[in-house]
Amino acid sequence: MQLKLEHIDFRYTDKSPWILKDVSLTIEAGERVGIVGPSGYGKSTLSKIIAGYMNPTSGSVMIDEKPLPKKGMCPVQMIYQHPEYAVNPRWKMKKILNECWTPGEEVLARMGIEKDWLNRWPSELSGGELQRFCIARILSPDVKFLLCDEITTMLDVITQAQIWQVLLDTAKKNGYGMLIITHNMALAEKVCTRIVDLRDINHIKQIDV
Ligand SMILES: Nc1ncnc2c1ncn2[C@@H]1O[C@H](COP(=O)(O)OP(=O)(O)OP(=O)(O)O)[C@@H](O)[C@H]1O
Repeated sequence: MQLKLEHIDFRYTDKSPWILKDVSLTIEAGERVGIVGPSGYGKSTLSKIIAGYMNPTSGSVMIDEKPLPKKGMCPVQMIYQHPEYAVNPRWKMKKILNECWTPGEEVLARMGIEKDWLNRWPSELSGGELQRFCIARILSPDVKFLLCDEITTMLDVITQAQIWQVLLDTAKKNGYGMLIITHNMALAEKVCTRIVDLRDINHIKQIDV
């Protein structure tokens, strides 16, 4: 399975500067590609386009030569930096967790999710606790590519390591391809099979900005 970005151009409005120009990138199943680059350079914008949350101004995102499906569970799933924006505040955690599939007890235990949290509202959990749910709920065998945008920045080092271990084990078991956005080079070097600097694949020229 292959996720392929071809000649992506993007700007937020007709009058705003180009953020992405002629960006092409291919991620194979089982690969873990780190995307690095300066703050404000377009990493999150690119991941939102790949996940299908925003359309590129031109260019395409294809999975095995086909556009991403518009209905049903998308095989490309994104985990955000800010879990509070990724959950429905009117749903209890149990419903949020089981929306797309039912993670097993083992996953919940390894993610450090306590049973008592399942009956709480999102506002009754810390950012780090909420993030564990956001990760556990998408570790489905139906997912093919996972986009991780600074997903453990809000966690302490021990919890970060615990969560990355679960993610990597599940990615290997299910054959996920991954795109990992991070400013943490030590993390990127540890978990990625390949690191791409966005400046090397984004063909923005001074005249475009
Ligand atoms: N909704 C938006 N409307 C207009 N401009 C935006 C919007 N979101 C982001 N931008 C701009 O697009 C550019 C790229 O932002 P983006 O969040 O993709 O960068 P990033 O590389 O992920 O940054 P960071 O490493 O700081 O998270 C920035 O100049 C930002 O100000």
